[in-house]
Amino acid sequence: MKYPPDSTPANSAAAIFFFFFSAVSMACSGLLFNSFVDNKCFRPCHLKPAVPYPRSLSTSRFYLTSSLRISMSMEENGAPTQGFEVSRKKLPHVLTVAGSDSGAGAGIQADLKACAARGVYCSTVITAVTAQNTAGVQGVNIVPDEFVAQQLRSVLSDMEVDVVKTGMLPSIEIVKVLQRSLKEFPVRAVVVDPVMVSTSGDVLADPSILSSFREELLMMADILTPNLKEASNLLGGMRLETVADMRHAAKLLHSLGPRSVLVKGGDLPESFDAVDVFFDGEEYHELRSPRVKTRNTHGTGCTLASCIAAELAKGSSMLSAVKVTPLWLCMCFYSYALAKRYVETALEYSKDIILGNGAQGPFDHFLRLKHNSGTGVTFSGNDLFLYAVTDSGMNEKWGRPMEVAVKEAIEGGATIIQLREKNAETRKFIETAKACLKICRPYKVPLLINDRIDVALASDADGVHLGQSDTPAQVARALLGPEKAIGVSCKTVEQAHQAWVDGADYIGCGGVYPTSTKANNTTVGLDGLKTVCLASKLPVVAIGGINASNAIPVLGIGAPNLKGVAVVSAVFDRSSVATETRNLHSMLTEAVSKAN
Ligand SMILES: Nc1ncnc2c1ncn2[C@@H]1O[C@H](COP(=O)(O)OP(=O)(O)OP(=O)(O)O)[C@@H](O)[C@H]1O
Ligand SMILES: Cc1ncc(CO)c(N)n1
Ligand SMILES: [Mg+2]
Repeated sequence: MKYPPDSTPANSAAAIFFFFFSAVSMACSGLLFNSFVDNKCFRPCHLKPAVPYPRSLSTSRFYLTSSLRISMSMEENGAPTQGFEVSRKKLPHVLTVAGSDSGAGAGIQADLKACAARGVYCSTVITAVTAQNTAGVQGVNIVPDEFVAQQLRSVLSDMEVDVVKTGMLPSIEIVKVLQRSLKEFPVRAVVVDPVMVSTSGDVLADPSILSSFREELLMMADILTPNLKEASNLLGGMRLETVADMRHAAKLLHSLGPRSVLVKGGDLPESFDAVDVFFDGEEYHELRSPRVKTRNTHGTGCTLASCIAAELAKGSSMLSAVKVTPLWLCMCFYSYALAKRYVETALEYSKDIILGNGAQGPFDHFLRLKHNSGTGVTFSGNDLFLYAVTDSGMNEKWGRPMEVAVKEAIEGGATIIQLREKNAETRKFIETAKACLKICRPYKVPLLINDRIDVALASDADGVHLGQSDTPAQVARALLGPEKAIGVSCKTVEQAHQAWVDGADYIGCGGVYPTSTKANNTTVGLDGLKTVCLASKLPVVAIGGINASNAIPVLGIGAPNLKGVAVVSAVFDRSSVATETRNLHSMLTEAVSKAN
């Protein structure tokens, strides 16, 4: 086994590129998909910035702004989108040429979901329509080859495809049509999944197609991804029962023309692990993952191939530059490694889903969108009411562990906690965050991490708070996904607007009063706070030098989206955190009820 492969600088560069890109794109995954679903929510969000923000609206707004941002920067026909100043950025694009699965676990439907889940645009040329469910394939209707040709022309002549992925190609004519189309409209990479037999054992391409696959299809492939039965069929019925057999098959298949071969071992009998063999013409790589015990494996092959295509599409700007071995093959391998990890995670996440009565069910491609909804606390603007920002220096001074300080603050009435650790070592910071989360969760009080997205991700905290010189909120959103809360410190109307555009959930505005907690922090005063609040479409928390003696005028500025005050020393630089927080909480509550 050789994973990861030798770490040459080129390999490492490709690895870093792919892992970073896929982290960002995973998080973007639902944007396009969900923006259509949630469309109706957008208008109210824009028009009523001052009402409390139900999470569903703020999430929808995130989808809208993000997908608009993406589509505003899409290049189509070279024409800018109506009336907008756009930066010209191309969306990675996979075209799948495959069959439809009415049960939507495999085929075109799996390809669309896999690409969306990986943050890549997917267009579709349909070669056949199957009547299919969890029990098997009940019928196949092949699309006439001229019409497949027409679909190919429509997409390839217009939409700048990066990578073509093929699935079910049920006739020799369709293979020929594809070959001609790719000659006329070359793409950067071709992923060939030589679909012939479904895992249920149903035939999806007549055996008479084999010669056409061997002679025409295989040489188009940058990566060929047969399962065991398909590899065996392509090699004249060769027995494939062990990993050694798979290695042998990969080598023989490589000699038929594809630039790399991945023999998938999902159906390998008696294997504890799910093991695949990748061969690049010189070296073998075996990737093993624990075999997930589930009936829901329908469509793993289509999904894997689409994910590989999606990862290659993301790196497409590099492709023409690196289409020489070994870096090119390295990109294929890393794309596959990411794809395998995704399939494994999706299978694990979906293992208990029950859909259909047959032997093989579909799995859920959008696990990431739901992943955190069970455990985390969902942020709402009202959580900003009494926002406690920790300070380990003050804890040290009073001899208090962080967990104790946080618990006392919550018991006193703090409605949200921000862990602010400017000097902690990363590992210690993560440990502290995890310990504090254990305290916050039972109270359903969100815990945010100051500055550090990595710490928020590692600890599964409820979000981050970012300053103007930290990671941009737009990047943080892409990395953290739609469920986590993001706050941004803003002093100006422009910054507040940008935070909204970038997909933040709230802004922190200040310093309202001079403060000793933050060096060189300019004071915006109550007037500055009011200006920013009135311009902000997001809920606002006021911060900076606020304590029991000056908090009431802050809430009284007359901005309905000012949701609360943030405090540091007013509660943590005191002998009893609980008592100070409780006093502040009752003062604020009283002031608000008087104002209403
Ligand atoms: N139970 C499982 N647990 C983990 N990984 C699996 C499992 N089953 C398949 N895989 C992985 O999924 C990928 C697809 O392999 P598989 O051999 O199932 O393809 P396939 O037969 O073409 O799929 P399908 O026909 O269902 O679309 C491979 O990387 C394989 O290792
Ligand atoms: C349409 C279609 N393509 C591919 C497969 C392979 O899983 C399937 N079952 N159905
Ligand atoms: Mg299979």
